[in-house]
Amino acid sequence: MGLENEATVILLPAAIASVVAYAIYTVIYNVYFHPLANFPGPPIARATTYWKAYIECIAQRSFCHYLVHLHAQYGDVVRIGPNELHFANPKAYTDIYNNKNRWDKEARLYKSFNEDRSSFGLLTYAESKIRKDVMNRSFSVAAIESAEGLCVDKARALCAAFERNKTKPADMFFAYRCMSMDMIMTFCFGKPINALDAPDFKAPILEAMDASMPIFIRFKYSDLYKNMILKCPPGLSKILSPSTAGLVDLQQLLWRQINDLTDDPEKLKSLPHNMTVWHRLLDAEAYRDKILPSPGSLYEEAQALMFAGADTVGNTLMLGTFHLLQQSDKLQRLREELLEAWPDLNGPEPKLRALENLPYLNAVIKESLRLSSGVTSGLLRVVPPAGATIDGRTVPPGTIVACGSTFVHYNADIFPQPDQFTPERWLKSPELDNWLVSFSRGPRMCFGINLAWAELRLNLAYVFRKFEMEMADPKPNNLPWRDTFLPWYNGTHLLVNMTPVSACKKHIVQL
Ligand code: HEM
Repeated sequence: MGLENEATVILLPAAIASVVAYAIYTVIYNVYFHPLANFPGPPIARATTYWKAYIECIAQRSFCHYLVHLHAQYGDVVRIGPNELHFANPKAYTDIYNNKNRWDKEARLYKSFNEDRSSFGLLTYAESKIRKDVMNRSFSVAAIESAEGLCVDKARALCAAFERNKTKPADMFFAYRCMSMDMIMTFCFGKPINALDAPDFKAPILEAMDASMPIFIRFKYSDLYKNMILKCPPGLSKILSPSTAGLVDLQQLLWRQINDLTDDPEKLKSLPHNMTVWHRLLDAEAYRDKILPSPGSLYEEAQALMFAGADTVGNTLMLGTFHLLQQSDKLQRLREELLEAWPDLNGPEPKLRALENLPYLNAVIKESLRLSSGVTSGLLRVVPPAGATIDGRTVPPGTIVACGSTFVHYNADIFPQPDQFTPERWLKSPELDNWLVSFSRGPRMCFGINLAWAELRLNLAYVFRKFEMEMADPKPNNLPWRDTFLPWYNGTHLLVNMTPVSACKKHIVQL
């Protein structure tokens, strides 16, 4: 036997034995000696993170739903990983996500989106703040007010698309998303993609984003898998994963735009308006160190805005529509309020400011936000070196913690009959606003909240004022979803017959 073979015979078993010994040591440490050892939770979850990977990727459970069972079994705090706690009590939500806390985002989750260098993906408050300070002029209340015309254009385009397609039921899952995607692409990048023109609202980018949701969840647990899908050449990626080809096309479109603009900043002047994020992000003077982000970082920012702003708004509009069409009294109340604010469809359209003052419309939006919950997964944060007290428990530094928004929004003590769509609850109890956490709270809360509210108000007002709507077959009893960070609606789509209302006020009153 040669020397090399002899060395292999000795070293290989030694290496295997070391790995096995290390794994056994880690499991024993995690279960019995870890600082979280006294927190209750499933035994395997206490030992290894692979338990969560199994639940999410192999068993394909909707994790936020699964957490409901775990909390019923183990109480208000559950150890769901060697170093991770989930809290069910809404009090924990305010302890974790508030303006005083500058806690880091957790790396495994936030790096899985491949947007590490974006305002959303930067892990520390300080880094993200630098980026958001630069973009703020595009997203402030004043900026959104001055972009009202753009929002109105998109609401009108949505209504025009419903009119064009009125011979068959409209798929509301895709229709609202087409609007919100067109809005992001026009508003943020000055690059309209006219998704609303797609036949039956099935724009390839939206089908691709939908198909990518359960894939992204696996990226948390394997960098190799993530890089194989995301870093392979576009042509190959389309062959390997045809269902996400639309995403590759959009990525390339954004890349081309970024390369064009960084090669020749003069081209900024050719964009349709000067509120785009490129106008901010490519202005070196806006940065403290006067250094522009790399093209890769710009791309990741664009992708983050696209994912953050399209589905979230689309889901809220779809869910609100679904519930309104199921409850004729609430639908009627909304339509009466809209009719009062906009008596003649041939007359002036109501301004955003006027819509802000419509109590029932706002209550409908809050209830839709509550039931759709925005981001359904826990927003993982890392407890800082000083440790923390969460829901009365002392939590050691470095622990990963979260309280999912669904645990606030579906809490029956705060929202009695939480599964019911009841806009009236917001009118009766204005203090409930403290518990609407769809946009999260604290320094990492949603950056697009003003834009989102403008889109929600205008689109609900335009659609419900301009159309008589009726659910078409097959009528779903509910809209089931799986937690894939955002909710992934995997059941029957909501189809609606859209009939334009007569311009005359009397017509509706007689309904
Ligand atoms: C109904 C609509 C929306 C909902 C419910 C929503 C919800 C949220 C939530 C819960 C977060 C916190 C995420 C985290 O902590 O990891 C967030 C962050 C963010 N959202 Fe939204 N969002 C909406 C619309 C938008 C829009 C329209 C945009 C912009 C185009 C946007 C841009 C962002 C950005 C950039 C962040 C990252 C902020 C940070 O990490 O500091 N969102 N959003």
